[in-house]
Amino acid sequence: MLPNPEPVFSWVHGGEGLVGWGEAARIEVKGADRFAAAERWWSELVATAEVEDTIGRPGTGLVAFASMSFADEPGSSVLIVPRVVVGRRDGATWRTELHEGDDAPITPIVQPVRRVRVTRYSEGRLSVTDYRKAVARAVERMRAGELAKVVLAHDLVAETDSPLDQRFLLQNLAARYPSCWAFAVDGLVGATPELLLRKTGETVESRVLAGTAWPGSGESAESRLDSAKNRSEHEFAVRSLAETLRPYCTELDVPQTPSVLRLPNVAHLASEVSGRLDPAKTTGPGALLRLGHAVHPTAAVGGTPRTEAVALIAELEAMDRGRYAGPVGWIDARGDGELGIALRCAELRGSLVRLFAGCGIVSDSDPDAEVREAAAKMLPIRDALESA
Ligand SMILES: C=C(O[C@H]1C=CC=C(C(=O)O)[C@@H]1O)C(=O)O
Repeated sequence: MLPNPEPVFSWVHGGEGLVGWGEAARIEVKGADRFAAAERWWSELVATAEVEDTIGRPGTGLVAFASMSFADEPGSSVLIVPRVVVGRRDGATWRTELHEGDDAPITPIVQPVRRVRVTRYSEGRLSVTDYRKAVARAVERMRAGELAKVVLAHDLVAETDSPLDQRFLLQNLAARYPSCWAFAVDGLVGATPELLLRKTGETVESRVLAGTAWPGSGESAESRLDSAKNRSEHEFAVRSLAETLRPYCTELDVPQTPSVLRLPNVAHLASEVSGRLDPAKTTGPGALLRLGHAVHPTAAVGGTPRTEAVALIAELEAMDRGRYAGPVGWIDARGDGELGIALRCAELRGSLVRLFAGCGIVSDSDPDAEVREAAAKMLPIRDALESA
């Protein structure tokens, strides 16, 4: 019998990806060592499993879904191997089942999606007023020369009239945001536009986002994004990814100028980075976790310099981000997989939904504008919640 009849894991982009049910194995890890601990666990599990995989593509065979905390402390990260995974990629569809001993095959019980209604919204651990103050303080600290960029976030709590069925959120997010990755891992659900890393054999790709425009003024998204502030926010993010990924690559292609990614709620400056990995440094089932550890957090969610920015986030936000802004996605036994950055998402606990959004702050940021930008970034989850 499945512990949960619902598809509890998801990583879907434009109708392709992976969906999983049930839990065959899980590990929770904490602290600065969390990526290495997850990598050890996954490598041992892969070494002891007997796998029959007649397709042999990324995502076939043994797969784990991963959701890592943003910060070293506090926060818990999780890796879960579902009992059933259904995948679709490049026109091929497959199903993977896990059995322990003489387990009977699993038949997922598909139940209708339960609709919910939001009964109220309330402030999270960092209210909008305090978020505005935190942004103003960060601007002062940057003008004093302490650091160049920091990404500050705040939260919002929604209550629903009955426990939330995560498929309710997922189906809405996947339908409205097909160019994002609709994910669900252990109660963290969202549709992120940002791909931290995709590893396919020796190829690595990343979509770096930073710099945002949202509807409001009459100007085009392109002209609003073409400001010194947005360009510098973006450059810090791209540089942080490139500098930490390059030591693992034999080639790395970083575009000179960003493109514009348009979403229904916002538009972003986007850089599609790609490279070839050095096989000597990226072998084994845990390779993607190793790369994730190296590049996280980029300055799209942390800041520049990284250590100072992470410390300032802890000081000024004074809330636990949990797994928001951490790497989220899946890995397979070959070490391939995809990790996004958990953005435009919410943490679900029964009838409580905790939404998050953050903005890159540089020395010329305007606190009022950042408050509006964070509100625009919460719209995907709010719209999905209110779509009953
Ligand atoms: C931190 C978030 O977005 C990041 C990704 C894209 C654009 C961003 C920005 O322009 O501030 C942020 O760096 C979030 O959505 O919570």
